[in-house]
Amino acid sequence: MSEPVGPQEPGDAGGPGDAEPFGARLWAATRRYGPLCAGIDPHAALLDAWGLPDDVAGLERFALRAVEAFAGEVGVVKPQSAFFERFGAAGVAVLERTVREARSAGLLVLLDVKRGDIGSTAAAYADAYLHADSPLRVDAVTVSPYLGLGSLDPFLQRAAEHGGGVFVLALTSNPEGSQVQRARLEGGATVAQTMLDGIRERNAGVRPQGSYGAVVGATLGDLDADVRIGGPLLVPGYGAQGGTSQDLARMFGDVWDHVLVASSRGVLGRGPDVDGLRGAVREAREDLASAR
Ligand SMILES: O=c1ccn([C@@H]2O[C@H](COP(=O)(O)O)[C@@H](O)[C@H]2O)c(=O)[nH]1
Repeated sequence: MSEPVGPQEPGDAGGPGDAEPFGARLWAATRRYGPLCAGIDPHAALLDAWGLPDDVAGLERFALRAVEAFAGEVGVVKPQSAFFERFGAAGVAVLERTVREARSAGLLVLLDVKRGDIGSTAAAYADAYLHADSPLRVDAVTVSPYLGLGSLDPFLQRAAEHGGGVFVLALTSNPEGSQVQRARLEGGATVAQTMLDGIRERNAGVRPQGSYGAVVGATLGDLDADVRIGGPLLVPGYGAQGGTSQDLARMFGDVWDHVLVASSRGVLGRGPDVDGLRGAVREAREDLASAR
């Protein structure tokens, strides 16, 4: 496998082969571009709205147009793996190309894939997404701690070895999540708080922030949790799911520097024109800056 190329120019958001840890690269990217992370979610309805067929060719045109529009406007993109996987191997090939193009354009790629399994299988998933030699190597992934936080150690290890990041689902933006995440363990702490505390321990002492993050939704109303984990917080639910910049300011004011606000449909709905997509990104960026 050929050596991947580095960032396009000094100060670019990142890219393959970066020696710096993910947490530091993300910190630099959000200082430069702000906290907005643009989702790449090729929903069938969005393909239709963009005048594209609901097939692999439509998928590819959609994803590459999104990369073109977002490069230089945001520091991070978040492709949603499910929308690529639904086209089988050809869809995954489009995902690989999308990731490659995005990273070559200086974007950090956070793949929303929500993986998790017993340790030995988790290690294979970690290799697939975080090993520098993998065709699907990204900068960071989302993972599910439902098999226990310790089951995610192979992801954390690969991330540490290859400059990657890992975002653990803690308090998700969907209403059903509270059934598990707000449940209380023997000592009285919620499941979510236990995950957040475990992530904080694993980030201890790393500045400006660790490479291990948590997913905490913008739609939760009251957080009722200590989200000071010394690492990044991926915050979905802004825009299409109803979370507002005021909600974000109220919930994350103390940890704003660590926040990465994801928006997919809220931005993508303004395509297919590159100018329309960039306009949506700029509006969201200003909205977030004004609410801070
Ligand atoms: O708690 C979570 C975790 C992940 N997501 C994902 O984020 C995007 C949100 O899309 P919008 O169009 O901005 O609503 C999507 O890929 C989800 O799978 C989430 O929403 N909540």
